[in-house]
Amino acid sequence: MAGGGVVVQGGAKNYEGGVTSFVLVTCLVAAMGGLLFGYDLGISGGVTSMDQFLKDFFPKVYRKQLNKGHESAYCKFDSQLLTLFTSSLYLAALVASFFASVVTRMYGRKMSMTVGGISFLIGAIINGAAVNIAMLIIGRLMLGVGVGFANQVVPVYLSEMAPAKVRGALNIGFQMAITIGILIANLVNYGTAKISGGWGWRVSLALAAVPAILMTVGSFFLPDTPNSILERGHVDEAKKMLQKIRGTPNVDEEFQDLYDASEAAKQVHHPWTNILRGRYRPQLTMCTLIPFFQQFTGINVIMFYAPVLFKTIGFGAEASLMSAVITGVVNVVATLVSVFSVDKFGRRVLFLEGGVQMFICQCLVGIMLALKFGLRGEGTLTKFDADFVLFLICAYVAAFAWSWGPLGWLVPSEVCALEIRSAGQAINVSTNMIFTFVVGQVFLSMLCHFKFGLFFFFAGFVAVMTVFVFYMVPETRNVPIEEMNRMWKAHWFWGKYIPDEAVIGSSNEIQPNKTA
Ligand SMILES: OC[C@H]1O[C@](O)(CO)[C@@H](O)[C@@H]1O
Repeated sequence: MAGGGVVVQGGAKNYEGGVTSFVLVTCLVAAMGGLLFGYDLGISGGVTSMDQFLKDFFPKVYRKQLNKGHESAYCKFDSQLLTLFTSSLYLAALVASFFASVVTRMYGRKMSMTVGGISFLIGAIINGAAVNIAMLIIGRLMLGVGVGFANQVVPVYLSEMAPAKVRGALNIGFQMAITIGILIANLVNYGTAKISGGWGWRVSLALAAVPAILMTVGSFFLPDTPNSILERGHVDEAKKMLQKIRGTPNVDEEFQDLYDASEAAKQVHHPWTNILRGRYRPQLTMCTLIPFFQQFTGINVIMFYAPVLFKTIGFGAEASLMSAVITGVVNVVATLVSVFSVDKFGRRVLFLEGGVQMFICQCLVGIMLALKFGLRGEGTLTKFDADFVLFLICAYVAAFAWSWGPLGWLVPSEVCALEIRSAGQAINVSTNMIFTFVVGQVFLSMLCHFKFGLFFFFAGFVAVMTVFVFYMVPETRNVPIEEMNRMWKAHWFWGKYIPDEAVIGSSNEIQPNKTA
């Protein structure tokens, strides 16, 4: 039986209180963290395709790129140093996310946002002023620290603030902000490439300071989440915050569940060893495999290297940057589709449809490149061919953007109970970063060696992950965080890992004023 389809309906509680404007505003500010990340993801591809930037920092690549006659199209940009500029950020983010998890737990969600914003700001300044490769890389590392903090804290913040019924949509605010950040970066590159004098790349890199300031300033005004306040032992304050964000004094039932979960969490002194215990095997698996798969959709091949890729297949410099803008727009619009459908149709439908669509598009791009460039990487695309490739890439980006993009953050963050949430999120972010780094670092040389086969390589992964979702990922739509264990318990495979007493309802009732 395809047990992945288990949906827990009866278990979902309808807590009182709706989406208050207070929740919306706080979530909007918090989602700015995603802007930081997105701007960085989107900016490096355009910058590394700008002639002056290559001349200044990577003269060898620049010469190779001009040397049309001797080089296979697939290998024009193959340089480990060039990819290190892009990917070093994700290595720093990886290391930072572990520190961020401690800060998030001990000092609250707000503090992590402030730290992230400030280091991001420093990185943007160093990058904009760079005069050598060392400065470029150091700047990228600082940006990485910012991204590590932001990615650790923002999804958790959003899940904790949102009422269960709109948690999906609000959490996707994070991915939405990432895609808007990418699009802004694409537009900025398109504009700065035209600046005469060749210093446009500086503007591109320095403008990252804008989202950094937004997030830093925003974080001073944000309240902490009730869960985080409780986690640090302030019961009354936590309840007041819950009443405030739900817009009703009647929050006893929800608060009791939060309280129970928080008490249970306090018994756990080592969230890291905890998440390794058998009963958290489903969560550990989701927090590792989902981000791994998200990156092995190959999405960042497009996000990092779209301009380079389009140049490789014969687009002109301006057309390449324009094409990146087009994929950026598709990315934002398709993420919106997810916002409006994730709580209506659920996560699994999006995952599965997205997977099939990505698979088809990747295979067709691989076939097109095989036919037009063959193994030797020589050939050209007609206008029609080029338009068709661009169309396929847009359809692929759209599929990613309503499935693995947002769900890659949403599902791992919503399946973890409080006692493992920081650890689970840290694993999610770091796995995402490791593989963002890996794909970022090896793509240009993979393209050089695998040639058109690269697209089949990623298509293979997409097939595997779609099957994985079908069998192993249960539907989490409408399941309050505190009720997740009930859902795992009902799953054909994961059920055996969940002890009976882990299912809430059988928990001890600690508070004297409990009403439910
Ligand atoms: O929108 C695309 C972007 O989304 C992410 O997968 C994060 O969820 C990034 O790695 C990618 O660049």
